Amino acid sequence: MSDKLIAIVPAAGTGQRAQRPGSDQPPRPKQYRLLRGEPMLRHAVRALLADARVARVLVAVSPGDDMAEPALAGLPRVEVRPCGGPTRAQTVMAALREAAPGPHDWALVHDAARPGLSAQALARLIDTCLAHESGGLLALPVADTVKRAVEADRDSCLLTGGGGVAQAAGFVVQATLDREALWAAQTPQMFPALQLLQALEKAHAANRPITDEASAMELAGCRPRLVPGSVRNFKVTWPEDFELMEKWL
Ligand SMILES: Nc1ccn([C@@H]2O[C@H](COP(=O)(O)OP(=O)(O)OP(=O)(O)O)[C@@H](O)[C@H]2O)c(=O)n1
Ligand SMILES: C[C@](O)(CO)[C@H](O)COP(=O)(O)O
Repeated sequence: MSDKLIAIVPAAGTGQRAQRPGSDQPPRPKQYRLLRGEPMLRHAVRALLADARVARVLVAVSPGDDMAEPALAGLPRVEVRPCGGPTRAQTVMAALREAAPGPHDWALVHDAARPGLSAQALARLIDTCLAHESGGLLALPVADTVKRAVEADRDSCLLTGGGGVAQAAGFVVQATLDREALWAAQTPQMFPALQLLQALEKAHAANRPITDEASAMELAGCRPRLVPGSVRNFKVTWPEDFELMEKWL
């Protein structure tokens, strides 16, 4: 492959949802919590390095972050950049600018919070995108029945055997969605680097909420290819996810 494949790892989040309510532990960002004795970020970066086609890995952290360098010590082809922004999309945008890609380079964006990426799933994505010369992402067909929720209010009552009992708080079902065509997006997501940067900049300028690279490319008129990911590549998000991920690793 003559054109470079540059991996970008957004690692500037604070992991709010991963904190246990009322926990007396210091709020260390989740990407630095240890799994099998190593920071989650190190697992995620090593997973990318497993494919020799990945030329460099740019890890985008918050300005002033002093945990990334020690967490990644000794790993080859890794550069830490303190260019993290207020949202994931802004972090990725800044990292792409720092990478200064050439016109034919590809970007492979992977969450620091997905340390369970396998070499097989990574190779599947890279092979598919290169073979079709089109962008794509790992994803899984949705397995559960999917509900659209609305906030419960005084009008939404839950009928019990004993009569009507008002459900004062929380959420209620507004509708059940057809899951036939639904896939849950994972990372890595792989796109021509300059096209991705342009798409993210355009979405940002238009104030569109962007939670993954594919959605920016979709807004730009692209149809990213869905490549089967794996259950083990889930995003560590909630307090109980750490224990589960540690078992997989
Ligand atoms: N401003 C941000 C926000 C998120 N991320 C990164 O994007 C990935 C996926 O985001 P998520 O799992 O939502 O992480 P957090 O934003 O840290 O979590 P939370 O939303 O629970 O605070 C993580 O690797 C996270 O570090 C980032 O680089 N910059
Ligand atoms: C990119 C992503 O991991 C795909 O599922 C996800 O969209 C990130 O979203 P988050 O809300 O920032 O965790």
